[in-house]
Amino acid sequence: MSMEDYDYLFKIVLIGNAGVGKTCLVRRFTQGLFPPGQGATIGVDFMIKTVEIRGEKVKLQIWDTAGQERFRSITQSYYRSANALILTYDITCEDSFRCLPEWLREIEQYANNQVVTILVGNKIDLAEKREVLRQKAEDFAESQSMLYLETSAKESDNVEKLFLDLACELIREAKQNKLDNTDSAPMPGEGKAISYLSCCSLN
Ligand SMILES: Nc1nc2c(ncn2[C@@H]2O[C@H](COP(=O)(O)OP(=O)(O)OP(=O)(O)O)[C@@H](O)[C@H]2O)c(=O)[nH]1
Repeated sequence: MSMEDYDYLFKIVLIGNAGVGKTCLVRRFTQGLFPPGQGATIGVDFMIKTVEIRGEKVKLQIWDTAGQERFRSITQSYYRSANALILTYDITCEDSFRCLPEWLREIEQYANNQVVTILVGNKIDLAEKREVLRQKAEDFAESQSMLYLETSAKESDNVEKLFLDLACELIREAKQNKLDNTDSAPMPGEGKAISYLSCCSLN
């Protein structure tokens, strides 16, 4: 496949506290593995995966940012051109949930206002250690017009679904945008803000 051989190109950026499992989610999706002894991300990491959705090739550029505070000024610069943000917390760590309003302020400040944001509660394989009730997280996501999904990078639960549903939604937006702007066709992914997924349900 040549470099240009795709119908859509979307940029997805993962953000959230250190240690919530961003790198593991990306590795699981792009490489199908759960890396042992994963070190903290330094700055930003980048991976690509091309998927096919209903006969169309979709190239996903996935940016995995460091959660540690000291990298914040580097990671912020990656928000602006993101088509989608995956805001991740750890369901076994109340603190990572409590920090979400802080992350939302970052998004408001640095991301483009049409970005699609999904809240992800990771590590559901550790059900006995859960500190954040699903209902509480769902309510919070709804109050902020975010989608919500719970995952396990370790057990590969909902990881494929997370990225494919996002890709589906971004395609839907891009198509809608093209219909709305027949004169000046926008770049794929420069769609309008949305409040729910219509082509692939997240439930
Ligand atoms: N049980 C369980 N552990 C997980 C899961 N995902 C990640 N972990 C563990 O959580 C720790 C942190 O994972 P990372 O993927 O490095 O976290 P991160 O969010 O990328 O961290 P930073 O790079 O510092 O921002 C590692 O020890 C992983 O093995 C999961 O789904 N289940």
